[in-house]
Amino acid sequence: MRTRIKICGITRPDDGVFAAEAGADAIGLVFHEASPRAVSPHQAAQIIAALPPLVVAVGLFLDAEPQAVREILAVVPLDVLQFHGSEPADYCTSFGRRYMKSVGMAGGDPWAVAAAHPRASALLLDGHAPGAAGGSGESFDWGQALPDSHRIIIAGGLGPDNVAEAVRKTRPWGVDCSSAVESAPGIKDDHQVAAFTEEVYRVQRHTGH
Ligand SMILES: O=C(O)c1ccccc1NCC(=O)[C@H](O)[C@H](O)COP(=O)(O)O
Repeated sequence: MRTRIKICGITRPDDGVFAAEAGADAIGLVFHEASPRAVSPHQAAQIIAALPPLVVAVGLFLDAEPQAVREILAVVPLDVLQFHGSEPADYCTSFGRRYMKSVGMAGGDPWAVAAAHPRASALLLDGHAPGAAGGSGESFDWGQALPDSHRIIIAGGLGPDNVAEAVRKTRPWGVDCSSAVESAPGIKDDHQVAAFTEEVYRVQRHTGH
């Protein structure tokens, strides 16, 4: 099985295209206004329009009002939604899109989140505290047991220097990174993005995962 790659917190069309051409399967667009990586619906639509086909656009939300999510979906062709707050399953499924539920592993319980979200397409395990914003650059203990009921995406503090270790220890379905491949919040560094994707493909060649 191949480890899927998501590069999160894209704010510029060129960064999205670069990530895709470097081998990312998905890019993340943050719609949490307080984030330094927040994009407007117009920006997000421009980023998606520039992407090559077969690359997934993921929209990130943190306890957003349902109407705000619907207004964004009306103008931004997001493929998948990623929820970072305490959104219940009924809320997450109400938008008629596939979704991923984030788990803040600094105190959060991935087993409880898995049980509460049986229809989530994946769980994204992130290093931050439950309810806190992502993109914190904090990782968690990759040695701990993880639920096997869902596809698992490892996030939080991943970069070119440590993603191989995270993949070897957790054998995830996917990996996600943001702040370690930036030159400034929201500004992706091409060299770091390429180093990250190359490292994931390298560990795959060595381990088959
Ligand atoms: O990036 C943000 O600022 C953000 C704000 C609110 C909710 C989620 C947010 N980001 C999520 C991500 O970028 C990733 O899914 C994940 O947290 C990895 O981030 P990092 O630790 O920086 O690699």
